[in-house]
Amino acid sequence: MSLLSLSQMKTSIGQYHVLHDVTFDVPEGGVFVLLGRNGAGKTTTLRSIMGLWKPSPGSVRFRGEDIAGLHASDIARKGIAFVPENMGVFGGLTVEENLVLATAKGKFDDVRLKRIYDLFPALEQFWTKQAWSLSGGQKQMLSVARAIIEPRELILIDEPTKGLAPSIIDGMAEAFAEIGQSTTILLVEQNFNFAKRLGQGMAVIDDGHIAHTGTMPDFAVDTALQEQLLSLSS
Ligand SMILES: Nc1ncnc2c1ncn2[C@@H]1O[C@H](COP(=O)(O)OP(=O)(O)OP(=O)(O)O)[C@@H](O)[C@H]1O
Repeated sequence: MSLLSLSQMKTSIGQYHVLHDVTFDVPEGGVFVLLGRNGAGKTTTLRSIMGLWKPSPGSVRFRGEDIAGLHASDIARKGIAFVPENMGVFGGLTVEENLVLATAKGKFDDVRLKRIYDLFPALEQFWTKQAWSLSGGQKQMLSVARAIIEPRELILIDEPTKGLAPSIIDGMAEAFAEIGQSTTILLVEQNFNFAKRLGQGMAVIDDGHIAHTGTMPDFAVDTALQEQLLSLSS
């Protein structure tokens, strides 16, 4: 059984029908990548899974249970976390306070905290700094750390490399590969070079429809399909 299974998910925002038919399965473990041009519906797909938009009709099954229509906090309690494109960190709070707020009981599990320090040493270094003073890459690390400070089964991550320097992106790729060994990641990306290093399974969304699903190794060598679906030319 897939960890997450979307079937004919449709989402309207106000009067606009944004998602027309989103159908794909995310297997358990590793990194699954959702690609698509600007405005194709990637963020709307993640927000619909998380319950931040209400998909209707269609189903969103998580471990076989239909979670479509549940409140976002109930979906989070089932083990799904969302790392939004704007990162969602609290600028006026320190790194430590941002992480405390992301815990269920207001305190850390030492093993998880140590893992976060190992993945993102800058967060230990800037532990008492307010988040607004961090670089873009460090804010992104904090945003991902907030998602994994509690045990999660699935993390939805929206365009984590946007605006980051190549050296930071390399570190982020290593961190995601390591996180993907114990937690499933559904990653939305525009940076195809980053995505193709990480993804095992993948899907392409185009104008609110899933236009392609397959494996990343196959898609990575199919330049004609990349050009057709993403307007990428090699
Ligand atoms: N709050 C909103 N109100 C109206 N339309 C919206 C809203 N949010 C998104 N849309 C529209 O829905 C479509 C899909 O947007 P979405 O943000 O999901 O695309 P995306 O693939 O994530 O794009 P990008 O890569 O640019 O972030 C776009 O046409 C967008 O204009």
